Amino acid sequence: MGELPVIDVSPLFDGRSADGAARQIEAACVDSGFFYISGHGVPAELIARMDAAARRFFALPDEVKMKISMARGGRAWRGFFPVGGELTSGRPDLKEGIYFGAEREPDGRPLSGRNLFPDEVPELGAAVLSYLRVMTEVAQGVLRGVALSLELDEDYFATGYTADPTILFRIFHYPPAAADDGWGVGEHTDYGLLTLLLQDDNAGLQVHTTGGWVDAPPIPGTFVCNIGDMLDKLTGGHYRSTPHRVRNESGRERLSFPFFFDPGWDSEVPPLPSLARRDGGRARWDGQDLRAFTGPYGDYLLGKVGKVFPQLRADVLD
Ligand SMILES: O=C(O)CCC(=O)C(=O)O
Ligand SMILES: [Fe+2]
Repeated sequence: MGELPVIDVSPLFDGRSADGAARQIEAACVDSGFFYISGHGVPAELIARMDAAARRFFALPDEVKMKISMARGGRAWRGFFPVGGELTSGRPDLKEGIYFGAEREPDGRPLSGRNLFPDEVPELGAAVLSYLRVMTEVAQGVLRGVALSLELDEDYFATGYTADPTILFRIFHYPPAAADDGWGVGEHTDYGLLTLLLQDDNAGLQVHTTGGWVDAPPIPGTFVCNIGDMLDKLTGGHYRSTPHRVRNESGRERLSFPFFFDPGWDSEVPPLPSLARRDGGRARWDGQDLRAFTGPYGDYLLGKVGKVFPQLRADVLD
């Protein structure tokens, strides 16, 4: 009770029968929408390299970090924000961080463009770009499992919603916090399809399952995987996009690395007709009715991001 499952996803990558993994993914997605993945094949060396570079960056003085501030990223929404700069649930979060995304020429749409990498830590940019490539493969593999779990063709996502995915990647640095200090990340659900979260050795993530709040501490060699609002919407609520939050009470600094793998910017994500009758009609935690949103994913994402960065929204979008 209260434990999130660990699912070995290696059959989704090595051609063995993936039925068992798909069934475990289904059970986890119906239950809490959260599980750990092992057998993902991400090199430990790459993780160590990115972790070390990120630590070097966050140890720099604020005025140096602000050289790549999000204000400089403009419409691409890239770069550094200081502690208190993001308001996940309406209040300033107790964390600082860097926003990255797919490295591409700006195409005129919000959130597209080039990353801002710090000159002072040149190895960070190289590690992040490698990590984005590797995690794209991991995410497509997990989505093969999700597709199989829904009795869809295993390439359902790769040839559709994630043929040209929206990719966001963040590195967060949480200073140590006391119990009455407020949240590192306020309660929220993720917006897209899939989040793959790498955590350092420090706990802090909590997930609101039907049994109440449970901890999702780091397990060596795994990622925490959770589904976002678009998978909830696609499945008519059969799969759950579940609220979670972070408070770093470890007494140490905590780093986390969430990778968000989302539908293409222009994709609309209507519910699958095959699941229409399975909707339990459950109300969402925040009262939002996902079915009421019928526009493209990009509009949904901008509505969410604009709320957590009100100033940036005012500068960039309005
Ligand atoms: O830092 C974490 O452990 C989780 C962060 C998170 O939930 C998010 O960025 O959406
Ligand atoms: Fe999240």
